[in-house]
Amino acid sequence: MTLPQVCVSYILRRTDDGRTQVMLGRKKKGLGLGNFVGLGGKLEPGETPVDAAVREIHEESGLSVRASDLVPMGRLRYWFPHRPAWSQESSVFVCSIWSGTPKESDELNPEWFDQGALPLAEMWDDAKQWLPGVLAGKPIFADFTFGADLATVVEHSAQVDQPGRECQDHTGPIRGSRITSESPALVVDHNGS
Ligand SMILES: CNc1ncnc2c1ncn2[C@@H]1O[C@H](COP(=O)(O)OP(=O)(O)OP(=O)(O)O)[C@@H](O)[C@H]1O
Repeated sequence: MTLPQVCVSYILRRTDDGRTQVMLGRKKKGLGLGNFVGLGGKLEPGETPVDAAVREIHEESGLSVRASDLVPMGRLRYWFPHRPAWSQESSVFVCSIWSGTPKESDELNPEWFDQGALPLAEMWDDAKQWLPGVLAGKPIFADFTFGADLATVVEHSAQVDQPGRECQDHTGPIRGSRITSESPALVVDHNGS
């Protein structure tokens, strides 16, 4: 079954005192209203996940990123047997090289959170199982099934940690990007604030 394709990106910065922070925002509309989420959304026709991530980052936060600076960190599939239209497949990226000044959008108001103080209780239920790992540089390929309340994960696949696994979309490899155990997720080098 081909699921609707979405992307999510986690923008990183390093504070002057050496803490790593991630940009999240409370979703103002649509699926996951009120949850803190990364920047992302649906792929438009003909877009690759990377193309969509560049566009969504700009639309939702005002920041500019280069496709080549997005680090692919894996693929998540969300299954909603009680609301099949919500099931989707999400390509996950982190990005520590970006430019611009974050600004509020229709979708969310960007905020910075310390990597060690994520608002996991106010995020989608699955995030606690993979987001800290992804921000620490650990790729994720996993499936999460939500229950009748449409909010609680009732089943998930064992986390598959496969360094070197090619990250593919339905039309082919993402610009040849390859996840390695040395994915530079935390190489923070940006010129924004
Ligand atoms: C179910 N558990 C979940 N856990 C973590 N993150 C989740 C998620 N479910 C959706 N997401 C994220 O939400 C965005 C799509 O949301 P979705 O409402 O489909 O799209 P959105 O309305 O933003 O799309 P447009 O910007 O209009 O294209 C996209 O980043 C996606 O990764």
